[in-house]
Amino acid sequence: MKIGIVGAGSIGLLFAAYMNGLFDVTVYTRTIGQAERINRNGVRLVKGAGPLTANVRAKALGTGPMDNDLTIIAVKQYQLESVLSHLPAKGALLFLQNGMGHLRLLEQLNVEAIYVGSVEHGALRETPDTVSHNGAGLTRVAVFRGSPDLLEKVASLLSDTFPMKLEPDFYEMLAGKLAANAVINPLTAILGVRNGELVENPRYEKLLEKVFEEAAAILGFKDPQDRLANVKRICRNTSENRSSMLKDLDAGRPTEVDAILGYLLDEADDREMAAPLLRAFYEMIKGKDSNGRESC
Ligand SMILES: NC(=O)C1=CN([C@@H]2O[C@H](COP(=O)(O)OP(=O)(O)OC[C@H]3O[C@@H](n4cnc5c(N)ncnc54)[C@H](OP(=O)(O)O)[C@@H]3O)[C@@H](O)[C@H]2O)C=CC1
Ligand SMILES: CC(C)(CO)C(=O)C(=O)O
Repeated sequence: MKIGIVGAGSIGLLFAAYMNGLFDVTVYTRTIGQAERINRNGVRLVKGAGPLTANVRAKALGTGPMDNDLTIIAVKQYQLESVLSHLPAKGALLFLQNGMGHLRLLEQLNVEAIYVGSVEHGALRETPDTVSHNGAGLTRVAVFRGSPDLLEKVASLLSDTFPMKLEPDFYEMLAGKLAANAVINPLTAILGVRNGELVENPRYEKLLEKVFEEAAAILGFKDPQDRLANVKRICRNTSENRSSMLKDLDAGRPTEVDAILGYLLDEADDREMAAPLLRAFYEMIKGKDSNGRESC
């Protein structure tokens, strides 16, 4: 089965390294230089047992036709618009972005099968061809549109070392991950800590619970205790990881705060709900994001 992966960052390289061998994988990069480097060296995966090299094929996006059974889109939420026009009309698409802001974009796509996923791994691209797997978790996937057949096939072929779990309801699945990112990402980014510290430090844990309460109320969770337990489990599973928001701020890159807290605050506004902690963290992240130069 042919798999395309658009975006050779932390998650794109992680998926490429684990899926290569089981599938015929092509990675689509932003630059020709990165594609040449991957074609020369493969993708180096660094994890507990020592590094492994996967001989993955790479091409720069937009430099030729894409002919894959499944194309996985692993760019940041705010980069999606730059790749949409290059995506094939044939074959299925799987979007792995955090947050829920991208759902309105997916509705406009003229593709038969669209899947969404929620990644509970921690990964960091160390160099253009090397990725560290800092926290092993699970990838949850669900159908957004079309038949689940292909997704079921892919999930069944992936081994226990890189499990993929098919969930029945995409909204419920993404809402669960959104709650996790709404809590873990801004707290770790502002406190400057690893994910694990949020549950290792009792004061941070209390703050995590308060922020979670606001997100859970906006998302209307019927099982908030189970959802909170899941957020804490993600903190423990990715304990050594620095969240993507913390890494983005450190690297001076834009964050996905609009897709995560911005989305929740819009929902809160629509329903006239107060969310003072989420609003405070949103302003703090926006203030650090581009040094607050963006207009309010
Ligand atoms: N990293 C993590 O641990 C986790 C990340 N996620 C989510 O996964 C998604 C991807 O995150 P992550 O991998 O960390 O992000 P990265 O910034 O590491 O990777 C994004 C990649 O997309 C590439 N890209 C951007 N625009 C284009 C384009 N037009 N054409 C081709 N490639 C493009 C970038 O290229 P270039 O480098 O050349 O700019 C970069 O390699 C995000 O939504 C994130 O929230 C979810 C769970 C964990
Ligand atoms: C799973 C987690 C919290 C891993 O850090 C993540 O999604 C992120 O960093 O954006």
